[in-house]
Amino acid sequence: MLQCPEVDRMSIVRSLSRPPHLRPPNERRWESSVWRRCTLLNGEFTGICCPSHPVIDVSGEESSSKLSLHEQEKFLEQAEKIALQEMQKFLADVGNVPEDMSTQNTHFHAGHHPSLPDDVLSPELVRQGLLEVLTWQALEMISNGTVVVQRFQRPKRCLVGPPCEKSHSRYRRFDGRCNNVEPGGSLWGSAGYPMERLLPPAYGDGIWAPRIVSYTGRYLPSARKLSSTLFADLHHPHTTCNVLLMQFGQFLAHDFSRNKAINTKSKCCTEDGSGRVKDASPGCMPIPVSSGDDFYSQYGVRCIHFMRSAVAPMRDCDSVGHGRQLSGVSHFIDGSAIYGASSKQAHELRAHEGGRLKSLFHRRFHNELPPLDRTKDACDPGAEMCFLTGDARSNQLISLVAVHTLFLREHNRLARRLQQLNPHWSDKTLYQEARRIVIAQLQHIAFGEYLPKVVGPRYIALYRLHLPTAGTYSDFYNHHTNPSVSSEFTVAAFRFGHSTVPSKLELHDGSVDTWRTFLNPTRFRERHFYDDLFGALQHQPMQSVDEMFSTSLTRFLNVKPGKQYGVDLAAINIQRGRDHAVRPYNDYRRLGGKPGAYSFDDFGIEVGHKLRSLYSHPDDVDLYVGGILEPPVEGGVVGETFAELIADQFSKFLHGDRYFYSNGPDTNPGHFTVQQLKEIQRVTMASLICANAGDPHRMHVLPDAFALPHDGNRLVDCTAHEIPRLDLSWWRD
Ligand code: HEM
Ligand SMILES: [Ca+2]
Repeated sequence: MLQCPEVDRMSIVRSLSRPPHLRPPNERRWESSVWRRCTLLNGEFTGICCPSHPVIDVSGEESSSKLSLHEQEKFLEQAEKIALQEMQKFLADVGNVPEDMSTQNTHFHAGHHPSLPDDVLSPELVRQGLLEVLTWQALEMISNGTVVVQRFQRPKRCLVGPPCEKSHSRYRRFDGRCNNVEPGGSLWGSAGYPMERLLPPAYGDGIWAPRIVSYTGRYLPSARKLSSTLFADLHHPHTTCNVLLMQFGQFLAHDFSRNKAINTKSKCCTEDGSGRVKDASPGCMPIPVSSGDDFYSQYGVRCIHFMRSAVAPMRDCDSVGHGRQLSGVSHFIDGSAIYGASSKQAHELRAHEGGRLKSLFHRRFHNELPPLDRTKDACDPGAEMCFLTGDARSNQLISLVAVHTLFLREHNRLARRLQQLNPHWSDKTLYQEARRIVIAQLQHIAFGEYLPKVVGPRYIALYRLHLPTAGTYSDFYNHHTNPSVSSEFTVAAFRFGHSTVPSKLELHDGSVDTWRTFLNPTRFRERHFYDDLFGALQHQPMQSVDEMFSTSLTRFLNVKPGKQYGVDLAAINIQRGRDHAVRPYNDYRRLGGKPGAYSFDDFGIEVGHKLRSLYSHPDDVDLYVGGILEPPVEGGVVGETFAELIADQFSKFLHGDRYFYSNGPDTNPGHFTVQQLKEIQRVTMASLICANAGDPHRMHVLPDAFALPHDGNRLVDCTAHEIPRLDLSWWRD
């Protein structure tokens, strides 16, 4: 059902929210007529056949406005005035009110205000998005719901995506625009483009108010209360996957998604954390902490900072009438974390010599590192060095810096080698060709090695996520597929990784509390640190996906100088889900064709007991909570609901990317020759690690680099025959 474009998914989910014996016969008849079961893959799976015509809700809730166009326009004018006043409050607390905040000036235009170097989204875009949701909210209020926002078109404001001049460019754009060149599709998946929704949001007011109330009318439990009651820090190592799998996951997450906060300067809680700031930014949605909290109470903390995600302006004539959060990076898996998500950012990262990226290169040590980031506050005040990459989050964790360094080294290694082969190539050609190969390798590893371990073989088969056999082109591209990430995927499903983070990193010379490595990659200047770290990451098991979370994340994330506590990431994930008004867990179970939990005991007796003490109804359970509690699917690390959401999203990455590395000349203007493709298809994570080791003679790898050592996966020398090497001679002109 997730992949049928024309289905009103919500009506089916609503119908399935009652047990079959409670559904009236007409509803059951309707259900079986639109929801015909189909058998897939030799009868192994049952799914639904996508109806060939749009399916409309049976409940007939649609109402159309009886007001004349003139009356609607008047309401809109009034609503805009109110929204502008409200907007001043948002902006006043950043001290950043634009001079001409008139309605004429509110259409989307980029780049007029200086933005942070890491930031590809202009503040203007964020303001415009906010102004629109505030206008809708005001419209709803003053018209008492008579002007139906969803149906209210304002053509003069509605801009389609820009036409694509160089639709057949050999290289993808940094921001992801013009991947799809069909009219209306040119912005799909680009930085600043809104996230999609698998199901309509459950906003309190239908527009942008967060989801905070239960089905029963009571308030939902606080996100911190849920985290502290349900998520303990117990050691539960995974039996087959290592910490490198966790780490690659975070790297990938940063490639396809970045929720942008409405504003990054305002504080939502007082300095000592004892309460909310009075007259805080209207974007604040701080997490309340109870006085009896098992950790924060000792510090008198009653409030955890939380800023809502920015919403996108309606730019594509797709008047949905509710807030849609935007992503600050390109949604495609396209190396944006390496190269940046705008041409300006990419320009700043380039050496402009030999096609290379800027780097710190100690020839004597063979220890090439990303360039230093000297921005104030880029790292922990105690850190002596901090790195600049294509993504502002790269210093978060020491092992994340390692993966960034790996891809930087690979780019520069390829550029140097290509220059030897083709001395006549310009800096630009060397850069773009090396970038094209790096992105291809990244996609090959993400789909070939990483994804199957996460979702398991069943979901790979069900969503047909197999890569083509060596030496053959794929034909994945479908210009109707929108590759953009969904809110459900970025705020819930792919955050499964937070449960896999270990409490301590077992480094070669001893273990360290994971949180002590946050925002402090200073040790990379030690000669062998990079090599040793890769060795360590492959040997340490990651943690299983379950209700165990390291306190590095649930207590000590972002510890400020002089404080003994940080914030709680698990609570932030739940709160982020409510900020996006992602629907509750049970709705996504039903969307996946599985029964929802009718009783808390369906989650297991022990957890069910805890859940009952927190939520008033099983239909209230947050998607993140329910998804994390599911047992893993066979051969994968996540439960079936997250597996479904992740497989669906990766299938959109696959089918919605014209430049997907294995696509042939029919669709892909940046395609490889068959021989070149064959080379890329031999690449593995292990081969990449070996090719970029500081000292390849000392370095050992596991051929299956994301798995723990076992009989079939023994440590080998980087020079061993199991470790393929990319033969670049196929790139000689
Ligand atoms: C120690 C390791 C990690 C730390 C400290 C960390 C920290 C964070 C933080 C602070 C956020 C922003 C939360 C918010 O304000 O909503 C975030 C978002 C996220 N994280 Fe992690 N994370 C880690 C590992 C991972 C891993 C292993 C994965 C996946 C396998 C992952 C996936 C994500 C995703 C998908 C998001 C949402 C990105 C966005 O759209 O903004 N993280 N993480
Ligand atoms: Ca990207």
